[in-house]
Amino acid sequence: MAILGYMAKALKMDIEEIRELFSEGIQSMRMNYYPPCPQPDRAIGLTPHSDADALTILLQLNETEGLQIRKEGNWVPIKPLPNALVVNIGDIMEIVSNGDYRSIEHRATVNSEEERLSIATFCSSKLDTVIGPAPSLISPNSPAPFRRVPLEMYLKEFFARKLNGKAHLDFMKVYR
Ligand SMILES: O=C(O)CCC(=O)C(=O)O
Ligand SMILES: [Fe+2]
Repeated sequence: MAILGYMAKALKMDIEEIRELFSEGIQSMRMNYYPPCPQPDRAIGLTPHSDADALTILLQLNETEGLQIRKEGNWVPIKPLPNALVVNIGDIMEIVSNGDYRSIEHRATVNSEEERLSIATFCSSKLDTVIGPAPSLISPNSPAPFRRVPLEMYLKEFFARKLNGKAHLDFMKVYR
C-alpha cells in the first residue's frame, strides 16, 4: 500500500481511489523452481509475459541468474542482489494509471548447472472492484485507453489465456 500510495502521488491521482481499489486487495504468491536444464538454449523457464496484477514483489532466492526484462526490444538480465526485492509493475497498474505506468514484460531463463528459485507476491485489487483508468486521471486531453471490467472477469480472462507477452492488455484496450 505504501508503494502504491507513492505511485499515486507521483501521478497526482486521488489517493482515495487507490485506497478503495487496493486496501485489503487480493494477494497471491507463486514459488518458482527452475531445475538445471542440460540444453538451456532450447528451453525457457517462464515464457515472456507481463503480470496481470498491479504490483509484483519478487524475491530471487539464490544467486542464479534467470530473470530478464524486455527493454526497447532487448532482453536485459536482472541480477539477484542479496536481501533485495524486485518490484515489477503489472497490467492493472498500467490500466489504473491510464497508461502512464507501463507494465513490464519479463521472462525467466534456465541454467545448465544450477537450480534457481524465486518467490513472487502478486498484489491486485479487491475481488468486487471494477478495473479501469482512475477517473481522476481522465480528461479530454488524456482519454481512457482501457475499458472498465470487473476484476473477477478480468482475472478469468487472464487465466483462460496462454501467457503471451502483453497480449492480455489488448483485451482491455478501447479501439477508437
Ligand atoms: O522467476 C522469476 O524471476 C520470475 C517469476 C515471474 O515472473 C512470475 O512468477 O510471474
Ligand atoms: Fe511474472
